[in-house]
Amino acid sequence: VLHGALSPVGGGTCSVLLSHCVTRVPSELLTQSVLLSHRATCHPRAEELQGHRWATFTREEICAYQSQPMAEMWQRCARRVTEAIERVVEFAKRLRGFLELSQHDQIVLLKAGAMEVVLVRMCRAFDAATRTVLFEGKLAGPELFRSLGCPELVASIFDLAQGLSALRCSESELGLLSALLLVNAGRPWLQDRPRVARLQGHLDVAFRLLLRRTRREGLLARLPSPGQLRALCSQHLEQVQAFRRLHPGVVSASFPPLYRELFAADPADVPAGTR
Ligand SMILES: O=C(O)[C@H]1CC[C@H](C(=O)N2CC[C@](c3ccc(C(F)(C(F)(F)F)C(F)(F)F)cc3)(S(=O)(=O)c3ccc(F)cc3)C2)CC1
Repeated sequence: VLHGALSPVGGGTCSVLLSHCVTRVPSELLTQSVLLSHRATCHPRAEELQGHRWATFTREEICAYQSQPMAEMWQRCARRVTEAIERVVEFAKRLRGFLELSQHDQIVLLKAGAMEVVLVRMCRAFDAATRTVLFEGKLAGPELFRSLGCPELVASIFDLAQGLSALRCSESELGLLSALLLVNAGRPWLQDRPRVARLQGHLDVAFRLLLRRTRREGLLARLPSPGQLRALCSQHLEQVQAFRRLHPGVVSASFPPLYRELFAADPADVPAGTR
């Protein structure tokens, strides 16, 4: 699925026309193109988030979610996280240099980093005052997800969103942070590590110059550590496995193929040659 989503023919990647940027240096050009790609692939868009006062769920609605069967709530959430990941794939395709990497390395980077970008993007639709996140059109607290049966994972997800929203990141900061979560030469299984490292280097310089220009150097020390994000993603994988043991067949029967490929590839799916 990921392979198909990455084929240039498939999704029309717009080459970002950087208009009216006469005095910009290469790293500012890169920052601008990352910001455009981020804005174009986030949901909801920044404009929708600003003015809008989102409603919270009523007690009855929360009870309805809490009494959903576990499999139903998991399917619902898996669908939503898959839609978010598809937008992250589109973001990656618009990142200058990403499509020039080998297909193999593009897939390695997305498999390792897409969920991290989804979790970082989550802070955009998180309300720190009420500790709620936008879910299916209204603001939901952690208790709404009780029927998933993974309270620690949900709590960790909310903690991350809380921490990130306290940093009050700009869209440019979130865009460059997301790009650096994807273009990470430290990921295992990369074929052309030096090539990924070069692209990562350009993004790193652009991020540091942005922070210096905006006097936000202190942000670097306060971002979630790679270890925190990695721990969250492995907690997620553990919970998917736990759910599969409780409900054999549900994941393979009704979860989106992209979700299964990324988080639940069982040995049967792996092509014989690489087993
Ligand atoms: O595309 C965008 O720009 C945004 C990116 C961020 C998106 C977002 O916040 N999300 C996409 C779906 C969201 C999401 C996050 C985590 C998970 C899981 F880990 C598990 F269910 F186990 F928690 C799973 F994967 F195992 F199922 C499923 C779905 S959600 O909004 O449904 C949500 C669910 C649980 C929460 F406790 C908080 C949020 C988060 C919304 C769309």
